[in-house]
Amino acid sequence: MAGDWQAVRRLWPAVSEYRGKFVGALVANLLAQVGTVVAAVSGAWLAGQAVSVPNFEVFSGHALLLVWVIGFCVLVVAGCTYWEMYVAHDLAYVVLASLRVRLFDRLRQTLPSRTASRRSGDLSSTAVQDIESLEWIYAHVFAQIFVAGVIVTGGLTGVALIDPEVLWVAIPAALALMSVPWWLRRIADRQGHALRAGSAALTSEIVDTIQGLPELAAAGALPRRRKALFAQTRDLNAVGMSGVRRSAAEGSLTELLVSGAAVLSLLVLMLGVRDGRVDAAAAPVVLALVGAVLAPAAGVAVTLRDMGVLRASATRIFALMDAPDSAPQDPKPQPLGKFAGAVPMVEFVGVEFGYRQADPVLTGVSFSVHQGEVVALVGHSGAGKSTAMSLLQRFWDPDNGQILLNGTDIRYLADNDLRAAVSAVPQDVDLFADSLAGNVRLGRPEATDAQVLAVVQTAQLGGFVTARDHSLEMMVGERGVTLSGGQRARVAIARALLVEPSVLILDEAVANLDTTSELELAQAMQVGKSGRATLIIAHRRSTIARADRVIVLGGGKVLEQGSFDELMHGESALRSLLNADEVSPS
Ligand SMILES: Nc1ncnc2c1ncn2[C@@H]1O[C@H](COP(=O)(O)OP(=O)(O)OP(=O)(O)O)[C@@H](O)[C@H]1O
Repeated sequence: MAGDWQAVRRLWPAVSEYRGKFVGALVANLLAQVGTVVAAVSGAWLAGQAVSVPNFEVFSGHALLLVWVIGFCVLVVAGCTYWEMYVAHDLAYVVLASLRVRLFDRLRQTLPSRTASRRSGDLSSTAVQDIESLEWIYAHVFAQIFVAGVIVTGGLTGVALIDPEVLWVAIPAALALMSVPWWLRRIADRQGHALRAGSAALTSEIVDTIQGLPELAAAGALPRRRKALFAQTRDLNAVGMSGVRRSAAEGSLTELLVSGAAVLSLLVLMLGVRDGRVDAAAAPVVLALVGAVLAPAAGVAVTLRDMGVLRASATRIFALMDAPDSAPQDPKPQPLGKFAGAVPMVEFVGVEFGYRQADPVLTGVSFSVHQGEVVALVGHSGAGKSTAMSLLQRFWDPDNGQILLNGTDIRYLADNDLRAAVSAVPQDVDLFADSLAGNVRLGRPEATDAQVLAVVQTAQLGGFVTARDHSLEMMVGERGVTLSGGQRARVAIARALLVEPSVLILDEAVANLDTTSELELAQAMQVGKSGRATLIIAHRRSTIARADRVIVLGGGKVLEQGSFDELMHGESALRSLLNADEVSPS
């Protein structure tokens, strides 16, 4: 749990980037607190004089001046309270925004993780709720602890000047108050972790349920899911209630300490007045100063009451920030030279890779693809075809071996150069709740409507887009729900073509198309084919047969490669694959 405090300490540098705002919040908070203390002490002095000086005149001389001071302080407190709220929240929101951007940058560099250890609901919970909850730390905790330190020290000095005996009560009370959250911190941390983890797990389940509603409804599994969600919510409530019990105990302990210290201070003061140690007129001032010490000390206890949850949030955020890069960037990337026919566009050299070290998927894959070639990558389900293509996009690096693009190891290329050169249509197409054109423009936002329309036509979506009630600006709905599976695949193909990639990967992109549409698409994609290398992960005989070359993966290696006709001649792995059910014999 020491790491929890470390995580909170690591939040501090984000504030120092906005020093001006932090100092503004600090000054406003300090002025509001000092104004309160000065008004209270002045009022107490006037009260002391009124009860102890015969014929005391409040509207003349020094007394009148103090009345004006109190009035001024009231205005300062009101103005500074507004100012402090405004600046502190302004600071908190800019810091949260920059933290969110940093987290997003880290996610981009660490995902997709090899083992996909955190669910997307859990990740969005960190990106939204965990970061949001830190608002309290940035807007209140840092400044309040600093100001409380100043006010408590000042108040104790004032008490020491009038009646040092009261310090025997005030100092232990202030220390005890500020340390209340420390006493129960282990319990608070345990509860904070359980609450944040439970809430993230519930978010994941809810996201899963909403995304899978049609499947759950069709399988009649909704009542079971509802019951499970209800049980999970009840468990989370129980964790929340244990936090409330601890928080309530801290609250009543704080009240007990404040009231006890006030009563004891009064007792010490009364004894002081009786013994002639303290002037009766100064007694209310001492009481006001004790109040000035106890109030901010109790404020710290209240502010830190939910630190268990905040520490858990900070720890969850830094766990993501500290995750190692899945494919670290070379600080001095090499330029990707112009593609020349002699050098293979893509070359796998003895590539080995496993999601877990003990369970290798690729055990030495070597092949090359030249400019203008269309290569079909085939193999039984789970042979590692998609994995090989993920490595080519550098989602991860091979454990051994190299992947070369135009003769350069992709590890030494700048991320942007690789993204511009290699474009993929994945197995599961992800469309965003945007227009059709917006989805197509994903990798090249500056593309003109004419360029978008051209690739949409190549992807065989032209007729659909120009039909009545349709246009490039039509919204496709969340995850493209308003489109058919085939249309979604074509949008993804258009998206990939728009960036004019040198290497195009189609991961079962045609699986959702009927044979005629697939043929039309293949013919349309002849345009520009000579300038690029195309890798198609294919299960369908017609797609495989159309490729210039077929590479068969199996047992983590390349089993065989050659033209379709060559491989179909005699006994071959391709032949047995095509005869098996895994490859559609259409
Ligand atoms: N993110 C992952 N984490 C752990 N294991 C994975 C992950 N992705 C794939 N695998 C495993 O790696 C192996 C290869 O998977 P891959 O998706 O590359 O196969 P494939 O040949 O493309 O299969 P298919 O034709 O069914 O799509 C499989 O055993 C799979 O379970």
